[in-house]
Amino acid sequence: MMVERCTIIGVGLIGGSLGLALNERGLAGHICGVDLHRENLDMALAAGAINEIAELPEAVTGADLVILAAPVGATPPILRQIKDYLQPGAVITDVGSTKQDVVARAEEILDSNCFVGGHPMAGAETAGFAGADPYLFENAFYLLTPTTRTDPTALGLVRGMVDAIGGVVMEMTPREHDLMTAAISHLPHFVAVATVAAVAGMPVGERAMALAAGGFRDTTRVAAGSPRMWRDIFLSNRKQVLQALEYFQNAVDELKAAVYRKDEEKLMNILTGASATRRKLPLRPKGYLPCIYEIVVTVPDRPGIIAMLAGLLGEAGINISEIEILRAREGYGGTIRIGFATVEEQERALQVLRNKDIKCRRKG
Ligand SMILES: NC(=O)c1ccc[n+]([C@@H]2O[C@H](COP(=O)([O-])OP(=O)(O)OC[C@H]3O[C@@H](n4cnc5c(N)ncnc54)[C@H](O)[C@@H]3O)[C@@H](O)[C@H]2O)c1
Ligand SMILES: O=C(O)C(=O)C[C@]1(C(=O)O)C=C[C@@H](O)C=C1
Repeated sequence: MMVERCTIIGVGLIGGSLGLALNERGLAGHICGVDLHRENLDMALAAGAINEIAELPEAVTGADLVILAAPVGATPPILRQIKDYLQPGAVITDVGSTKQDVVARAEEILDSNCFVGGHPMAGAETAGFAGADPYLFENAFYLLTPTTRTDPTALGLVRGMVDAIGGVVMEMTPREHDLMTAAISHLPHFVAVATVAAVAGMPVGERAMALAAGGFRDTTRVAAGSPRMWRDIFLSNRKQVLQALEYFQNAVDELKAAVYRKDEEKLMNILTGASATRRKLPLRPKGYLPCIYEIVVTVPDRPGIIAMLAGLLGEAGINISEIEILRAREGYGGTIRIGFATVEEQERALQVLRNKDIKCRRKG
């Protein structure tokens, strides 16, 4: 066990997933959950993510570890509420998507060195406990942003927690964090929201959206995320988001000019550059996590097909690391991508499926 008592404030997607991950591995003796929404707390209690429903500020009394998992704008008021109820030596961490503002306010409000800024680089567009998943953090980067003030023992405890739930710790300053997440998370969210708004505002928008294939869906998935969470992120990381948007604006202007001028060469250069960069994006962060060896299987689209594939591979002792339905067309075939941790499993999977006359090929 890592801690006797833990309090999670905000038992939504991330707080709930942490509760499940900690309890499933027996890392906390007792977890208290706090939330504004009773249904989240009831679901979390029923699922075993928390052991008790409690209220602020008493919920933090006696806690060794307090995890703040509400939207970033709610963090300073919560810290002010709990400050005088924390026991000496208690470690406070958060999971917020922005760090400079949050860490500075936390150190100021708590006036201590026990706060460790954290941010798991894993999530989803679903808000609330309903989407919580104990394995959400497995193999995901978990960013920690200690400052010169941070107590090494507090940092060690949070590092240990991340490690124990399968995350990959990466330390950086709050400033580096905000610059990088503005680029890799906040800008994409901004663009997704703007794309949805632009299409919805077109006269053909509604009818066009009914036709959406992968293009619109893939580029806008995150726009379905929690408005409250994203409002707080944009305002908390305002300066870096606006900076990232300058780069975006330049890229849009350049691409637009090439289309406007019918500049074939320029267009090809921009498209070729983006295509090559996007293709280089590792499926898995290299050096930390196993590569995925994939196959693509084409099968009739009918009930039970995935169970059949999983059964054949399972019987042969082959472990599926990832599975994704790429295309499913009623009455036609479906295309399924299956990932394995080793090249041997990939090869054996191809053999097993081909022996059953199932169409499959190596991917990449
Ligand atoms: N969703 C993601 O992909 C993701 C990923 C990494 C980090 N984060 C960060 O994690 C935090 C939580 O996000 P989430 O996705 O779990 O959102 P969520 O909406 O699923 O959960 C947040 C929970 O906090 C509760 N809450 C709000 N104000 C509160 C308060 N004052 N006291 C107690 N509870 C309160 C809400 O009722 C809600 O249940 C945010 O700071 C977000 O930036 C989100
Ligand atoms: O929706 C997802 O898949 C996410 O991982 C969400 C995502 C992201 O932009 O990558 C969104 C905000 C968080 O702070 C971290 C992760």
